[in-house]
Amino acid sequence: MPWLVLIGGNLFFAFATLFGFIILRRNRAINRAIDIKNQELNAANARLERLTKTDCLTGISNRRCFDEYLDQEFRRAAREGKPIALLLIDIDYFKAFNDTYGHQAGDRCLTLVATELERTLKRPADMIARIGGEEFGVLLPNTTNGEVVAKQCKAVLERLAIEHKASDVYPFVTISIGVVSAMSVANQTIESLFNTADAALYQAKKGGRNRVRAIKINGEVPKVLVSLC
Ligand SMILES: Nc1nc2c(ncn2[C@@H]2O[C@H](COP(=O)(O)OP(=O)(O)OP(=O)(O)O)[C@@H](O)[C@H]2O)c(=O)[nH]1
Repeated sequence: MPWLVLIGGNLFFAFATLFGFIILRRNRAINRAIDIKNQELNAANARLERLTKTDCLTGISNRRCFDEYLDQEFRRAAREGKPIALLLIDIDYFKAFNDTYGHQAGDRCLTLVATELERTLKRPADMIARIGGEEFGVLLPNTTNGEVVAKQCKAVLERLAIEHKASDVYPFVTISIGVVSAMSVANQTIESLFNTADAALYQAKKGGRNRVRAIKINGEVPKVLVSLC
């Protein structure tokens, strides 16, 4: 009965084609679903990554992010023989600000200062982070004179004119800034760079606050104090 074989064969072929078509569609749907899930996962990971690098009060970068960037840019400066500048910025008499206006006003002040300082930085590679309670770090890769940016930061605070009647230096919120500008990071470490900026900040505080203290480093040449303004 060849006709039976023929019909059976055709039926088999038809079912096999249909089955294959269904499987193909199903696979496509599964692949699409996997793609969507992967995209969601990547977006969630990116959000998480951003969160781990963001200071939750001010919205700018946090200490961890700053340290990673400093490490990366210090290595680059060493490798390429490029200059780098580091600023440490500290709000003056912030404890007195909190005591006078309350902790929430203190938080708002920190956020405003952070936002405005961030807007001051012009180059894409420049970075600001909140690295302590009322302390900010600014890293300026490929920059020979961080003092210029420091003065701009100080001017920004003057324009903001946030009332601070408990301040001993000025009736508005002010900042002290320690700057280290390294023409070359040869014979330096990240720690020595940081310590130099910290020493400059200490001098700015000791010198009366509301000022910039800048130190220039040039290879092996000893640190030179270049300005007190
Ligand atoms: N509102 C608020 N205050 C904070 C935060 N983090 C730290 N502070 C406060 O910042 C103040 C820092 O005080 P000090 O280290 O004594 O420094 P200062 O009063 O600014 O004095 P100088 O730096 O010497 O001018 C402390 O009172 C902290 O409680 C924060 O996230 N929010």
